[in-house]
Amino acid sequence: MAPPRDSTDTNDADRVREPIVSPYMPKYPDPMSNISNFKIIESTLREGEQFANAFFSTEKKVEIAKALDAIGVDYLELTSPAASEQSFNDCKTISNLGLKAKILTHTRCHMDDARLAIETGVDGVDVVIGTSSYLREFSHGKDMDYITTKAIEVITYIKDQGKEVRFSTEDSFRSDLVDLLSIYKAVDKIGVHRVGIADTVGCANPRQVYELVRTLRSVVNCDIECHFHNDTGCAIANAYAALEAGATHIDTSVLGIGERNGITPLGGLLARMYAADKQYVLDKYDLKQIRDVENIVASAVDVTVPFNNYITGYCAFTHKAGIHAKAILNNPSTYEILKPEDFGMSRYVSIGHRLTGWNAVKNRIEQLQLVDLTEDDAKTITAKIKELADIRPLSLENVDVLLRQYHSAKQTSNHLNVLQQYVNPDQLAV
Ligand SMILES: CC(=O)SCCNC(=O)CCNC(=O)[C@H](O)C(C)(C)COP(=O)(O)OP(=O)(O)OC[C@H]1O[C@@H](n2cnc3c(N)ncnc32)[C@H](O)[C@@H]1OP(=O)(O)O
Ligand SMILES: O=C(O)CCC(=O)C(=O)O
Ligand SMILES: [Zn+2]
Repeated sequence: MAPPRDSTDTNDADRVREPIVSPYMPKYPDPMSNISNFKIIESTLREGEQFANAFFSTEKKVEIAKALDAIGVDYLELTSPAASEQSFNDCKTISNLGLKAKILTHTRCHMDDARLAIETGVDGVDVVIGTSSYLREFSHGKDMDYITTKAIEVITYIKDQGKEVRFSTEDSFRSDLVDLLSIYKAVDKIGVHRVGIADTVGCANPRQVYELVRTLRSVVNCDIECHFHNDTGCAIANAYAALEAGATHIDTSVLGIGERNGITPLGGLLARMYAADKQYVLDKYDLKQIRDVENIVASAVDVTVPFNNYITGYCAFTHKAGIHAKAILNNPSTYEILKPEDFGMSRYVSIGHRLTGWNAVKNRIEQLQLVDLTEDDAKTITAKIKELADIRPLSLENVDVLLRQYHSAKQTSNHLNVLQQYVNPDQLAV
């Protein structure tokens, strides 16, 4: 989406160097935490296909898979091959692309599904089954003994085929803790590669996530994957809490698309992790590709990128109020935790409105190289901008007309009269 029209790009205005040591790292390092050592399981092509508007052709899936691979995500998770013939073939096609990311498919805890998954040639299988009383009663109707026996059978089979296998409990946060720990212990004992915790209904909060993952971390040796729905707005915070507690893998989708209002968004998670350990994120992921993949997915599912989206929302790097603008122009770190250039984005300072200040206007004067205008001139013009912007906001072009008119009138000492002529922003048309 285009940046706001009344803005000035100030990316070259960074005047103060960043401190070498990041102030955003946790103060006391926790050896169990994986904030600086996590993997992303990108599920746009599985969870994302469960988004209301999603229909991905094979070509679109390939395009999305390649774009995600270019970012450097560790895994791509694909829709179950049991879903349809095309889903089966798409698993095969994407497995054969030779991507750097490992390819997973996602299946029920069922031998028929496991056999189909192996036939597709994927690198691994994410197996899931509901363990809450809701799902045991109203979804599959199986008790914990049956689930445990079936899980062991399915995991053993997939492992015997030389594939990576993960076992996850659906609706983990509404499952009985003893049931959960017992089944995770049982599958860990037979060498499952990862266990998964899923907040299927988006009911968990970061503190609950931290406690469950920490407890699980002390019970199993294998990796721990976490999957968070966003129904109550905690999907990114929960992912972060999970990593702090010792989870190793986080599920994401582009723009967070998925069942209902979706899951942890890839861009939002990367923003959060960049704020926690910038170097790890910069070394591992190509953040400048985020915008491209979001645009591909947004157009494929017929939505626009939200105005306030992490990183790529059209105002994500726009600064407006005069107090902010002055400080940002002196040092962008004053009001930015993310550096726009690290994400291939630009910073804007918006000046054509009544919240503007003379420092921001002076900066525009410098950009336009109106060299003989003084600070007093900047203050006088700022007062005029505020007066006009009380009628309606001005575009950057409107402001520039005012600045240039004032500047040329100053050569003949007529500048104050020029300002008085303007009583309405419409007179500043280009
Ligand atoms: C929380 C999540 O997002 S989990 C992932 C969700 N993903 C999907 O559902 C993939 C797309 N799904 C589909 O294409 C279909 O639902 C299929 C092919 C998987 C199954 O289709 P159908 O056989 O027609 O069954 P239907 O969808 O009506 O019901 C689900 C069946 O799976 C069983 N089931 C549900 N969850 C599980 C599970 N985790 N493990 C084993 N069996 C399960 C149910 O008992 C039910 O079986 P039934 O034939 O005895 O009724
Ligand atoms: O397989 C998993 O861990 C998660 C499945 C899922 O999409 C969910 O429970 O919301
Ligand atoms: Zn889900």
